[in-house]
Amino acid sequence: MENGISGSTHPVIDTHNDDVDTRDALEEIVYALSDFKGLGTQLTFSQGSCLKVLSRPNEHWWWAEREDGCQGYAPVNHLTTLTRNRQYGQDMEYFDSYSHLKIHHEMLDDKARTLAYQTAIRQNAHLLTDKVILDVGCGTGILSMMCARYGRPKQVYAVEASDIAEYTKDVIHSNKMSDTVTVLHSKVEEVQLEESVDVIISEWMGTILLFEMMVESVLLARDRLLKDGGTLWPSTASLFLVPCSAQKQYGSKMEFWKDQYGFDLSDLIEIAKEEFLQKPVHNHILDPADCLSEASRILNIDMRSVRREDLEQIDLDFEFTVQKSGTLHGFCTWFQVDFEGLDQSIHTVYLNTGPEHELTHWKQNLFLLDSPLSVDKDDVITGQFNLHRNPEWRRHLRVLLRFRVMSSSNNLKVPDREKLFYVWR
Ligand SMILES: N=C(N)NC/C=C/[C@H]1O[C@@H](n2cnc3c(N)ncnc32)[C@H](O)[C@@H]1O
Repeated sequence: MENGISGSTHPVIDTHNDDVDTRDALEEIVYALSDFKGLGTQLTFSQGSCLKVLSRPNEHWWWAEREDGCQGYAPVNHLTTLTRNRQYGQDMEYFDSYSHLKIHHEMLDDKARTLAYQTAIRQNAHLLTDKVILDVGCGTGILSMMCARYGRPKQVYAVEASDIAEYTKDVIHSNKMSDTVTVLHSKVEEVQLEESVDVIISEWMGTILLFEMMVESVLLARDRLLKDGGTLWPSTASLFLVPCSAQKQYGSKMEFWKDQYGFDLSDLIEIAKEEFLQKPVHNHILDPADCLSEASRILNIDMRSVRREDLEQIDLDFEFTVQKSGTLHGFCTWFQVDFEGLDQSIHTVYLNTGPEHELTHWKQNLFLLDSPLSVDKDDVITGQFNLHRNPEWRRHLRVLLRFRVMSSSNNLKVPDREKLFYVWR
């Protein structure tokens, strides 16, 4: 664990080969997502600067030129082709979705979610005295009000970019908390506070943990507003993966076409795969009996030290030993977030959205294969689960799933399978 993220492999610089694919010769203008200090043949550049990509020797390092003519290797996970105003347009659409009550109703109605935050706040309440707290994306203000009710903080800044913030101001006033809780109707990226904060609390987790990439806003707030040694709640976030059967889901989308009212519609199965299987089922409720192996924690993010650029491309390895013969229809994911105590004497609070825990509004996510396959007890499934942020649609990501199946006597049963999923673009 070098930089707050474990499970990923670090890019190695490839030699700059001149016989690059002519396709790569197309020069492209990209923008730096964050500063990069280059060593040797690497190019140093600052956030927001414009680079011209001259060639793409490999998927991790491109040969680029700065506006002053300097050339060198630039790490791809620091680059985006997205211009600032196109990102602005996507944000407006995103925040508009949160200006309606439906999503807030769903989140408040999720008892496991909201009570995990309440438990973390109450267990640490005595240590919140005189603290300055920042609630990133406060929505209806529930977490900020919990901090103010159970602790005795000096100040809570409740930051909310969507128009719901105007109503949240009334909610804070009606609950007689205006002297402690200040609602700021703003993106956290643009908020100016007269003091740095002791605690950042935020409920930022999306589908597959990272969809919406709201975590990036929390990390920006951390870097800009959190005191040294300050606390982030949640303090860590993990992603879990398990191979599973999903006969009902697969049958309802694929076998469905084989016989409809006595007619054979199986010619439609190919386009059904495109339409129904290219994206994960985001509201799947995984039956533990459908798990073909123990689940594996494939990603662990330490919110204190992870860097934003580490979240551009996260390549994760996995290995599962099949515990019972059955049909492998796909893989399921869920996440866990931990709330570490403000001192060692206080137990960590966990919120796990997996099949062995209380159901949450996130449910689990099912990545269905185009063609299921049979696996036997003691087979070994090895592969990669690669999360790549969409360079254009910055809140979306793609999942590249690769795996192979070896028998217990170590011969190849299923050669490399590979499938790309969209979440959601
Ligand atoms: N857990 C998930 N997926 N979302 C729940 C929470 C999302 C809330 O956080 C707000 N939010 C998201 N990003 C920002 C930001 N950069 N600045 C201020 N407010 C923000 C949204 O408008 C929602 O009200």
